[in-house]
Amino acid sequence: MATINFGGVNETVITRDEFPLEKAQETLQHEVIAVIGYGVQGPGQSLNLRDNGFKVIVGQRKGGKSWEKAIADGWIEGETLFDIEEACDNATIIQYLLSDAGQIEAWNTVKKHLTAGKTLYFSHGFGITFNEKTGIVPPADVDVILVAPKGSGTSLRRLFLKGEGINSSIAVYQDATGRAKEKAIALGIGVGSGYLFETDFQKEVYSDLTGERGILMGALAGLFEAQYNVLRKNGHSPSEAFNETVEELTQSLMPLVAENGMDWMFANTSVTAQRGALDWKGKFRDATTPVFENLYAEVASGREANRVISEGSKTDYRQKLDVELKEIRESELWQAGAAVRKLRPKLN
Ligand SMILES: NC(=O)C1=CN([C@@H]2O[C@H](COP(=O)(O)OP(=O)(O)OC[C@H]3O[C@@H](n4cnc5c(N)ncnc54)[C@H](O)[C@@H]3O)[C@@H](O)[C@H]2O)C=CC1
Ligand SMILES: CC(=O)[C@](C)(O)C(=O)O
Ligand SMILES: [Mg+2]
Ligand SMILES: [Mg+2]
Repeated sequence: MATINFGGVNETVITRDEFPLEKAQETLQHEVIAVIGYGVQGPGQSLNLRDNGFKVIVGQRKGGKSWEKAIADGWIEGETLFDIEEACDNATIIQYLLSDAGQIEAWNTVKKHLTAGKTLYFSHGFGITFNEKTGIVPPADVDVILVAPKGSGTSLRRLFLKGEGINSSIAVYQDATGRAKEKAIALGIGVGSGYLFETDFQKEVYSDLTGERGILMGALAGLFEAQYNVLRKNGHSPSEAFNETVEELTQSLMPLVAENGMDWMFANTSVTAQRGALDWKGKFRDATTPVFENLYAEVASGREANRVISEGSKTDYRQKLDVELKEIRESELWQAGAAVRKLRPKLN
């Protein structure tokens, strides 16, 4: 473990230098890992584990898109691809990667196969933290751990194939064997994480729900719409409004932030931009702080979890989602975006 100074606060992280892949392979040499669920995280984690040389099988509901995708990715029915029940039976480590609502429904099936000494693995603190709502209460004689990649399963796989890696948080909820933490680290390295930082199940779920509803997805999408609409109302063309709202952010400015921080981005823009942006930063911070406070309170109260569970368990959830996503896709803002993307030189 390395102690790293994060802006004045020391934290321990685990990198591939201290815990190389060979050590992870050795730690898990007697384990059979079943990745349950082949949605977004399932493919990323299982394919990375397979390519990293672990014994891994996939458990997924038969029929349907995810099952077909697993076959297309080279998992073989009866050898490395099973229904959920059989995969759990064959496994010593169960990576529970169904949707958070799906985990509630399949829990009784999975629980039956959690015999003494097995490991139950999550990529989100949801099921355990909100167990009064989810009913997910593992037996006392199994290890319960978490490895939560801080990004989409799609990025987890893409970065792995490029030889890079996303960072993940890890946590131990229950240590029945005395080896829970080393298993969590080994799996974190095995699924292709760049480095691992420690948390607990509750902190993971509170921060994750806040982040995705906030800046990472919800707030960002809302701010895009607000600025785009104001520009359009004031007579700007769709291409101008889109370029000044989204395209320049993703193509020019955020890569600079990613590379070298916010001040570096500011340093590489005009005095005109810097002065104005630095003056307006505080206004946006102050205007949105109450919304973020409200968001965190809704998460911590469990009300966001209630909503995820009730909406996510509806049988027509996917159909309704498709309608909502189609509405976004077909809006003027994102149609303008489609046109702009086609005009990017490298895509031609
Ligand atoms: N999507 C992502 O990139 C990330 C997801 N996570 C966490 O990883 C876990 C898995 O998430 P996703 O990959 O997004 O899941 P997902 O929504 O893609 O669903 C995974 C699979 O669950 C199956 N499923 C759903 N309901 C079911 C049911 N009732 N019975 C049997 N199978 C069912 C579906 O067939 C699907 O293939 C969750 O805990 C999530 O919060 C964590 C980080 C990022
Ligand atoms: C990709 C990720 O980490 C999210 C946004 O938290 C999620 O998909 O739940
Ligand atoms: Mg997340
Ligand atoms: Mg999340």
